[in-house]
Amino acid sequence: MAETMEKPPKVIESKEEEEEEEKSFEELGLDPRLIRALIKKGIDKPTPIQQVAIPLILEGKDVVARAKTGSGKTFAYLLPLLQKLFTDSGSKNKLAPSAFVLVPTRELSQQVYTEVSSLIELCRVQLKVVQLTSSMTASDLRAALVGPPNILVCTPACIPKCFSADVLQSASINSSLEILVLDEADLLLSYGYEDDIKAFTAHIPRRCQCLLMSATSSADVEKLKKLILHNPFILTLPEVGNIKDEVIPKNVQQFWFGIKSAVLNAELPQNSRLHILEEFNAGLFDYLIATDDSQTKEKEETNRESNAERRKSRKHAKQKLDSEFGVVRGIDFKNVHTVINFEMPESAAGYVHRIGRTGRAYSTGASVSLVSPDEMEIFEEIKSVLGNDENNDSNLISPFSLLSKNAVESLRYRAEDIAKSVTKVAVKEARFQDLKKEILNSEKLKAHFEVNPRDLDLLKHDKALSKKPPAPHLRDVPDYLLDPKTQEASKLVKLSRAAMGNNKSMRREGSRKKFRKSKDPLKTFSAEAPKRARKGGIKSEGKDGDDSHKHKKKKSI
Ligand SMILES: Nc1ncnc2c1ncn2[C@@H]1O[C@H](COP(=O)(O)OP(=O)(O)OP(=O)(O)O)[C@@H](O)[C@H]1O
Repeated sequence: MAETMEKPPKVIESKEEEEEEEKSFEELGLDPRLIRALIKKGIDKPTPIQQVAIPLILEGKDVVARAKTGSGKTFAYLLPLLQKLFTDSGSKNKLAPSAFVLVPTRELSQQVYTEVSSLIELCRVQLKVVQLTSSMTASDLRAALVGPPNILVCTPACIPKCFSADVLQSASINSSLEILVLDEADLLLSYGYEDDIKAFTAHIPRRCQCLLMSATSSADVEKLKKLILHNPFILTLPEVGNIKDEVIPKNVQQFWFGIKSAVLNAELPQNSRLHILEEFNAGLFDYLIATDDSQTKEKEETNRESNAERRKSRKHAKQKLDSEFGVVRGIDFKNVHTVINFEMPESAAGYVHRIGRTGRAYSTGASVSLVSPDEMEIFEEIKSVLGNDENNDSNLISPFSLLSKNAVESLRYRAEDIAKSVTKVAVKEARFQDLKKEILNSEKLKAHFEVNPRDLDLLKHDKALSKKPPAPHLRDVPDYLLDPKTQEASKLVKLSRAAMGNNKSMRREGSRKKFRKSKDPLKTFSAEAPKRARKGGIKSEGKDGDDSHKHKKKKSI
């Protein structure tokens, strides 16, 4: 550590880039071998942070460098670090590496290691760099540190492992360590390395030069600065000071896309699901991402049938489907252009239900199934159940020529990046947000119900929790248990039923089953629905489609 006395920090605020007097690498005092290596890499002039940091580091100063992402901080410390090691005369007698570069992630460790190795190779100097990972065994660590190497790159978690494996000792570090770099310092503490770093500070010799590189100025950086550095030079590049300027380079154009979408899943309260459907059908958003919780039921059902039986009669299979139920099944989505099976359904029945959300009534639609190799079996089964009837185009599942292998390949990395961020915690948080939002929405619906009691009626026909009839004493709610609002709502429901002609006597006369089905909002949701007599099957549901929406933009599920 350069100086142990508490003195006010020496702050260098770099001026605006255009006012900056540009210096060359030669003028910064960089070794010609390094300059030649940089030229081979296509780098001929230093970035602003390099211009300020390189001379200070060469002079042996402790430095805190805060510069935005992509500003060249890695070379800002690596170039002077290597140059100092070129002339490190006592390196032969060392028992531990002369330089430690601590980074928050294994990926970053690999990146820094690659960069150092390449510079060493291009400079043709006898320096050795090693990279450690915390998954290495004691013998791996020992083999890596034999020599010892000049530079060690790792996460802070590797250091205590080296101590416990006795491949690094306090005395060896004390006699050898010349330069310590904390790269991406703003992340080191948030990645949980505080204890490792604190434990390590006890072994850092006083003479050791400490460098702290960071893209942001956070409380964590301040903490580390106090822990490791004494009276350092603080380099703050222009525009560093708030999150906006710290992380976003000026040369990045930023855009946003308004893809109107919503999520529908069985976890949402029934009124929220209805609300979402209502908005989708009214064309408020273009994409609906829905889970298919009918899968388990379908699986149970299909397991009961033998494959042979199912294949014997497709008609029979379809009749079976009609008695099934799920969140996706039966809902009358409007104007759906495409159904995308991101994961294949677990049965042919599920497939038919899903793709039945499009092509309703006389409208046309398409379905695209993304079939992974382990879904080929069910895909073949679906094809076999549907039959490859060449006279009936709708039963043919064709290869989708628009989705070429090249098109998929070009999006692979992007998709993988996104997939990485879909962690359990992220999903949990998103669900929580959804629920919270929808509960608020349902609060908004209160006023709507007062004006539209019919909608309240629809809501009352929620998915039945159990087919078992309620115990007789639970059939009616005694008056003393009803709060005034419930009583008021109940009156409204009765009145609206009477107005629609859907009272008890009618139900007794007509088909009870049919009435229930037509009112079941999960099976046929429509904000304006009640008069339509619906039939049970997928085809007949389609014929009932509401043509008044035909002019609307088509959407995807
Ligand atoms: N003087 C230079 N001229 C041109 N390119 C450079 C120069 N210095 C570094 N680069 C290149 O700029 C890119 C960004 O550098 P670097 O990774 O060091 O940025 P950083 O400031 O550490 O960013 P982050 O905070 O995101 O890690 C790298 O590809 C590096 O090779």
